[in-house]
Parts: sequence; C-alpha cells; structure tokens
Amino acid sequence: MRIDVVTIFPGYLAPLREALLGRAIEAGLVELGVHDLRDWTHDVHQAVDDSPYGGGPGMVMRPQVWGEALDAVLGDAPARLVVPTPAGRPFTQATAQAWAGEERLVFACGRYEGIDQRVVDAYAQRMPVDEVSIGDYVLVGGEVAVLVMVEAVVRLLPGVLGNPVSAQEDSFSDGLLEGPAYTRPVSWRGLDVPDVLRSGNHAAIARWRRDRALERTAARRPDLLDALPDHALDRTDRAF
Ligand SMILES: NCc1ccc(-c2ccccc2)nc1
Repeated sequence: MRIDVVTIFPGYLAPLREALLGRAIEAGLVELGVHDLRDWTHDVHQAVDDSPYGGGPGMVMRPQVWGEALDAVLGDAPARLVVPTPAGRPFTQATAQAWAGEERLVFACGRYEGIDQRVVDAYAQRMPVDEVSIGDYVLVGGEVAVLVMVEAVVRLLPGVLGNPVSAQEDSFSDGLLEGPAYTRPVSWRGLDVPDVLRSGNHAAIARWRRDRALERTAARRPDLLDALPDHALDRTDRAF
C-alpha cells in the first residue's frame, strides 16, 4: 500500500515513521509520502487560504492550490482520496478494514474552516473520495485524524503486526469492547489477578472474558450491543 499525505504541517506526520509503523515502512510493507501543500503556491506569501464566500468566521483553503497539489501527488495512479473533517461520515474499524485492501490512499489535511468543497466535488468525479470523522469534536486540522486513521489501517496490513490474530480479536472485531487484561505479578498493590485466568480451564477463561467484554460494552457502549446481530449473542450472553 502507498499512502500520501498533503498538509501545511508536514512535521505533524513525523510520528508515522516511528515504532511499528516506521518498521513497516522500512520493511516495504507500506510506502509513505508526506507533502507540503505550500510547495504548490506561487505567491510570495504562499497563501493557501482566503475569506469564505457568504461571510462567516475564519478562512477557507483555496481550491487552486489543492488542485495543483493533488494532481501532482495523484499522478495517473488510481487512489482513494480521504478528507478528515468533523462533518464526515464516521471512521470505524470497518472503514479501516475496507481501506486496508486499497492499493493507495491519499489524505488531504484541511486547516482553518476546511477546504473549498469543489476540491472534493472535482476529485469525486474520477475517484472514490471519503469525507470522514474520527469523532464528534473539532480539531485545529486534519493531521491528527490522519495519524489515527493511518495507524488503524496499517496495523491490519499483512506482516505489520507480529501477532496477526490480535487484529481479529481486538475491540470491535466481534462487535464488543475488549475486556480487562492482566500480567505478572499475580498480586500488585493488594489487587489480585482473577483466579479463573490462572485456572488453566480454557472454556471457563473464554466464558469469563466474554462476560467481562459484554459487561463493559453494556456499561460503556450500549449502542454497540444494540447494533449486534441476533445470532451474535447466545443465551448466556443475554444476561447482560
Ligand atoms: N473528526 C475529527 C476532526 C477531523 C478534522 C478536523 C478539522 C478541523 C479543522 C480543519 C480541518 C479539519 N476536525 C476534527
């Protein structure tokens, strides 16, 4: 997979070259290009924004600059264009799974009040364009959202996670939140590891873990429980 990010703050994307993701890039499992939008300005002030038509607060990012940048970065290769925005469709684990199958993702990071809508409209004429939100809060720009989405996608690529099973078993893959996890020591500050986890009884352990996941999901994310298909819960599960 190739990932390109266009932004006025390239330094914000430096964490993508650290740790697990950095190793995936070095191993050639994913290619990453980060591009400074201002490289496609032609004025001495390198202006990337202008006042909004119709008035209102803040500034809007200019379509011409974005058009030149995206044309240059996209070239002729097909790609999915992703624009992080608070006004977007929710980015979920299902989105990450779907995008993990893409050959190429290009992220356009907005700042100010966002990017002139015609940029999305123009590119949507020739490629899939997703305006996505990572949550109901407003950031100062799209870069942090890109860090989140790139990590969620790249960790699903073959060879990236040391233990690929965990990509299937982590939260949301079975529709429930992950339950509590424990490691040594067995007692820490007067708090003990639940006995069942040390019992060696794998059926009991699996049941206990599912019960904790159901309990946590019911308490913290009842919306996820409501969204579960009927067959996903057995009779014992329905106690929650
Ligand atoms: N859903 C999180 C999110 C994503 C992007 C932005 C944003 C803010 C300002 C300009 C451009 C994008 N805010 C929140």
